[in-house]
Amino acid sequence: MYEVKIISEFSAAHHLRHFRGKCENLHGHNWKVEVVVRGSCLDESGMLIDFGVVKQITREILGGLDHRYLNDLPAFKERNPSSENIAEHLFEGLSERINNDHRWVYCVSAWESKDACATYWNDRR
Ligand SMILES: Nc1nc2c(c(=O)[nH]1)N=C([C@H](O)[C@H](O)COP(=O)(O)OP(=O)(O)OP(=O)(O)O)CN2
Ligand SMILES: [Zn+2]
Repeated sequence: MYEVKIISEFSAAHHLRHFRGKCENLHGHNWKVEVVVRGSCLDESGMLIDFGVVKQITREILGGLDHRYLNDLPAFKERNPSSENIAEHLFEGLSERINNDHRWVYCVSAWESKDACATYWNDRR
């Protein structure tokens, strides 16, 4: 098996509903996002997938979150913009564009600060 990982970033504002504490108030984070792709076959250039392709797709999806108020976005109208839900949202968008018969998005982690991170994956594959 092979694994490719890229790291990207975005900045946004949010508040957490149904949460007692400082995070129920409007505030912002500089999220760091890790995307892990796995697979068992390499292409003719010896790559599972070009880092640049994963970075570009990730940047395009993060463009929809960057410098936005996350609670206003359709993706977070019904579910809180927690790091868990952000990771799941990114996982779904990335999987649509990256997965094929030979490779798949294995997990996505959203680091809200240097010491707090949430990861989403599923075992459906
Ligand atoms: N499991 C999760 N817990 C929390 C989330 C989350 O997305 N998933 N989010 C928050 C808030 O967004 C909050 O802004 C960050 O909380 P926290 O790390 O506790 O606060 P600080 O960055 O100020 O860290 P300190 O260690 O307290 O200084 C909360 N929890
Ligand atoms: Zn927060």
